[in-house]
Amino acid sequence: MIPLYHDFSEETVLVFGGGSVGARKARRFAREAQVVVISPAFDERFETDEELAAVDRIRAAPEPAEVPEWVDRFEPVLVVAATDDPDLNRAVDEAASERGLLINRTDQSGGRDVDSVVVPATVRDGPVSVAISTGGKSPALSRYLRQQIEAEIEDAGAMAELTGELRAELKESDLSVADRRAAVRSVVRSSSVWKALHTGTAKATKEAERVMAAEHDDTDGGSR
Ligand SMILES: C[C@@]1(CC(=O)O)c2cc3[nH]c(cc4nc(cc5[nH]c(cc(n2)[C@H]1CCC(=O)O)[C@@](C)(CC(=O)O)[C@@H]5CCC(=O)O)C(CC(=O)O)=C4CCC(=O)O)c(CCC(=O)O)c3CC(=O)O
Ligand SMILES: NC(=O)C1=CN([C@@H]2O[C@H](COP(=O)(O)OP(=O)(O)OC[C@H]3O[C@@H](n4cnc5c(N)ncnc54)[C@H](O)[C@@H]3O)[C@@H](O)[C@H]2O)C=CC1
Repeated sequence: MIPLYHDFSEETVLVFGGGSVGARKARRFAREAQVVVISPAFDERFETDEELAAVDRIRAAPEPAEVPEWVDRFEPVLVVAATDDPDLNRAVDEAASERGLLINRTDQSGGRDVDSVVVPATVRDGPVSVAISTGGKSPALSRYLRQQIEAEIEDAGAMAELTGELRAELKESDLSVADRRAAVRSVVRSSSVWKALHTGTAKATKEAERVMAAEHDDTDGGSR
């Protein structure tokens, strides 16, 4: 399985099953997509979790044969099969495959068809995200590693914002591609910039400028 990042904004994600797993997947996609959950009963999280407030809930218990018409009604790009009924989950999988839609089977592991996707454990800090999968072998390990990595990428979001701005400025400058690359690399590797980010962006920008100038002096007329 190959990890890819997918933009779901303004798309619809259709979830079958409103239990604890359906709630978790709905919450994940609701950050970006329009999410619709079809289920005869809903986990209490749909009432209490703010991130689930915008999710549409439809109280229904479709039979497997009725799944295609529900899918056609909402025109989703991704369908999640999260019920506790294997026959229903299989029907959801089939309906999605027939239509060339992405399918997330929550009751199965491992690589399958190209349309079949797994939801990774994700760590986020601003525009930075780290996704972890064990190829379906051990979701509990994905969760554990996510908790470990959360502490590791502290301030990475601010570093991405800072170096994103610097890249844009450097592109406007008359520096060579090699010099621009060396400048940005020197900033992301600088422990003093990371330290300054922890206390505030203005200080970090100044420190980044100092580090880049020092790097440029080092390489000016040099071998790179
Ligand atoms: C294949 C996959 C398909 C998919 O759902 O996309 C899948 C499948 C299954 N999960 C099962 C069980 C558990 N899942 C979790 C937790 C998470 N599961 C997630 C993803 C995935 N789960 C995909 C693979 C990801 C990978 O490659 O690693 C995470 C990472 C993302 C998310 O769901 O948001 C989220 C952690 C999020 C976080 O904390 O950050 C826990 C842990 C817990 O609850 O504490 C348990 C119990 C412990 C255990 O079994 O490990 C079962 C057996 C059900 C049963 O026994 O009935 C199946 C079905 C099967 O294995 O056949
Ligand atoms: N991928 C993952 O991370 C995990 C997957 N699982 C698997 O996910 C499935 C669901 O687990 P839970 O959410 O814990 O179960 P649950 O019992 O809490 O939820 C199942 C939901 O499906 C609904 N449902 C039943 N028939 C339906 C139908 N015909 N149409 C629509 N909805 C229907 C039920 O009302 C209930 O809300 C199980 O098959 C389990 O094996 C379990 C744990 C983690």
